[in-house]
Amino acid sequence: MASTMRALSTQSRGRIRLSRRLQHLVSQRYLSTTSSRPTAPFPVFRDVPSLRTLRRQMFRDGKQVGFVPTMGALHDGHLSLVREALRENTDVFVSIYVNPTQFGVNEDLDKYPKTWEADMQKLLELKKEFREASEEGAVGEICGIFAPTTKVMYPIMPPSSEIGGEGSFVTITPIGKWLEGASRPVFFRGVATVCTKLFNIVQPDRVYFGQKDVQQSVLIRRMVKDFHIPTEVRVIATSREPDGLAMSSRNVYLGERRRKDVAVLSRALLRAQEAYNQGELSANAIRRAALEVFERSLEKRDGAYWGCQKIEIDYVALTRPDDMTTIEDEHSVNLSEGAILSAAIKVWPVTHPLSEEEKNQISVRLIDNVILEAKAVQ
Ligand SMILES: Nc1ncnc2c1ncn2[C@@H]1O[C@H](COP(=O)(O)OP(=O)(O)OP(=O)(O)O)[C@@H](O)[C@H]1O
Ligand SMILES: CC(C)(CO)[C@@H](O)C(=O)[O-]
Ligand code: BAL
Repeated sequence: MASTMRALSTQSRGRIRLSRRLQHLVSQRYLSTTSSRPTAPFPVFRDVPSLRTLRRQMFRDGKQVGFVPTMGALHDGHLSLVREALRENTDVFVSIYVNPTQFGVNEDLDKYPKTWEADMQKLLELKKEFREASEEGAVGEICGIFAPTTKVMYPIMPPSSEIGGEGSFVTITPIGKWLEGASRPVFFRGVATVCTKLFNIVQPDRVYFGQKDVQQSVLIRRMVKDFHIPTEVRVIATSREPDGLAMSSRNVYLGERRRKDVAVLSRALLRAQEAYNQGELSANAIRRAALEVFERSLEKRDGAYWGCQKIEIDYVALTRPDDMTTIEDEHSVNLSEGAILSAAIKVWPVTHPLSEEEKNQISVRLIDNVILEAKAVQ
């Protein structure tokens, strides 16, 4: 108490100024009520100045810095991004931060899986894998985990998830309004905003994103170009489960029975890709090839598809690869540019729950896509 009193504010030109010591105490208290300090086999950065100090030294030492932004709950898809970053850089930062502004008010922010210990274990194993490979000339090191608090990421205004919410936001339109953006109206505003902040803090030479979230990667490329952000955007192929389902942190919400039905999503996209590879160029026919897989695999009732639960198709969209504009059904894919076929489904809770887990299920939104590769035109 006495030391707190000694640290109390001093008057300066009629305004109250907190002494440095008190500012420190206040911020420690704020941090300790918002998060505990995680332990990890890597340096963990919870705020900006400590990371900046290291980054400045790296500039002086001529390091090549890669950066993998994530929301944690790491799986092999994330690890493939980190692996690629380790191959191409001397030092790699991974961020683990569940960014509130990209979740709509009724989305799963509070339920989003948090698996810090398991995440650290997976990164540690990857580090060992790399150390063993280093005899063959592999390069990188995981030099730090950036795991900021929300107060660090949003220092001035509390983060808003409201559509018209106030705050400092980055919006990338029109691309951020389509497809995922149509169903999740604040999603891309949140992603662009948090990635701008993260890129400003880490100042990476290269950033790594997954093909699974294809629209996100196209939007980030555009943002980097438009704002002259000095980094290279690398996009890494989608990692899949043995039955084809794209790995995703949210797959854990599915439970056993729903999990069996949802491989239909990748099957449908891969069937359409096969049709394209066999020479089909009509947009309508390519999309139909995917939709027919849903029709064949699942019973159709009430305008939606049902397995042990209702599956609603949000979109099956054929788009141009560079700007994700739609290739309308009456048009064809331009062979010299190729296309992206992407889809989103909403998987409802099972209709007749058989366990506690099934009684507590929430709807799960899954996305996936395939690339229809450009081909040399004679
Ligand atoms: N299966 C995957 N293959 C390759 N990259 C992936 C895969 N899944 C996610 N990523 C990439 O990892 C990065 C971090 O994604 P994120 O932490 O949101 O994981 P996620 O599995 O996509 O989670 P969610 O289920 O919330 O969508 C993003 O660039 C994302 O595209
Ligand atoms: C890029 C990202 C980490 C921003 O929060 C997130 O959208 C994600 O995990 O794909
Ligand atoms: N994988 C992108 C982050 C999200 O869906 O919220």
